[in-house]
Amino acid sequence: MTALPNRIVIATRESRLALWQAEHVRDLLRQQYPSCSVELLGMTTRGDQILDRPLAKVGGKGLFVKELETALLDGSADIAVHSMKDVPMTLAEEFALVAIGPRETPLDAFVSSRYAALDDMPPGAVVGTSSLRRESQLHALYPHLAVTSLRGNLDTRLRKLDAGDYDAIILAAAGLTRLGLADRIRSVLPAEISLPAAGQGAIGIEALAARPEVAQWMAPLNDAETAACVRAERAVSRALAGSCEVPLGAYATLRNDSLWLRGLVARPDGSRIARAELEGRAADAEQLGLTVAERLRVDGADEILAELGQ
Ligand SMILES: NCc1[nH]cc(CCC(=O)O)c1CC(=O)O
Repeated sequence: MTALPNRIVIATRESRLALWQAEHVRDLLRQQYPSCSVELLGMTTRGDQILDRPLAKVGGKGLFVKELETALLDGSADIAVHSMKDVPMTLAEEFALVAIGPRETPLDAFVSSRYAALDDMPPGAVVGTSSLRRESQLHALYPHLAVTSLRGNLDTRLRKLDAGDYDAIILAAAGLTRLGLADRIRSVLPAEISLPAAGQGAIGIEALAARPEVAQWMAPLNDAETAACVRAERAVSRALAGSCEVPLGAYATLRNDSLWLRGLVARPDGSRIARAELEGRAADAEQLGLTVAERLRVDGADEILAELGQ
């Protein structure tokens, strides 16, 4: 049996959302291991520093995890806490995802002081979003709206909205809810309107693969149902070389033991969207993801990805 931990250091980014999530994991670990000292190590990542360009143009998701992984390697931290959405689909072999916590609302949210919903927006109204996935789905269903880029952490994005730079913005409902800002959500976008990103709304814990004791310490924080859904979603994304650079959505839900997985790959301008879905056993999550990816390819994802220069 693995000895109980004496001390756990959590590497985290320093945005308000990242800190909330790391503090949440810290509090759960303190409850789980009352005699253990659990502390945060805050770090700034390149993803937090580069704010003037869309993520897709500066190297994607890896930007948010590299510095945290360095802290794991040099021993200054034992675990790193991430939004699963920001974790690259393939980790270097030194690292492992050791727990995925219960999911908050996985859907996207419509935030505006002028309009209650996308359907209320007049032609030419400006919607801000930082993701090609949201942008392409908006173009497809609301071609009369103007979609423009929006970067920065949650507070920055809300400030830009309040300054009048946009008529509305689209954000993950989970981040707003965690920060106590759920009252800013005017409407939640159903998956049929905006299929979420793989892992959206879930918190993941990463550790060194060479420290299995850390994985055992984290096991009580794992939520098996969320983990199965996120595994299926990430398999879709991985099979299609998914990252922020590709407009790709993947969303799984569980009913009893049955996992329903939906995926899409879109042309950034929304003029073409490949879709696929499948229902199967939760135990086959990875395989379901691979099959949905295969069906997406048949439905046109291959051509879209080729256009994107993948
Ligand atoms: N890419 C940034 C990011 N990473 C995770 C979240 C929200 C929280 C989550 O999905 O768990 C956000 C903000 C957003 O997309 O609005």
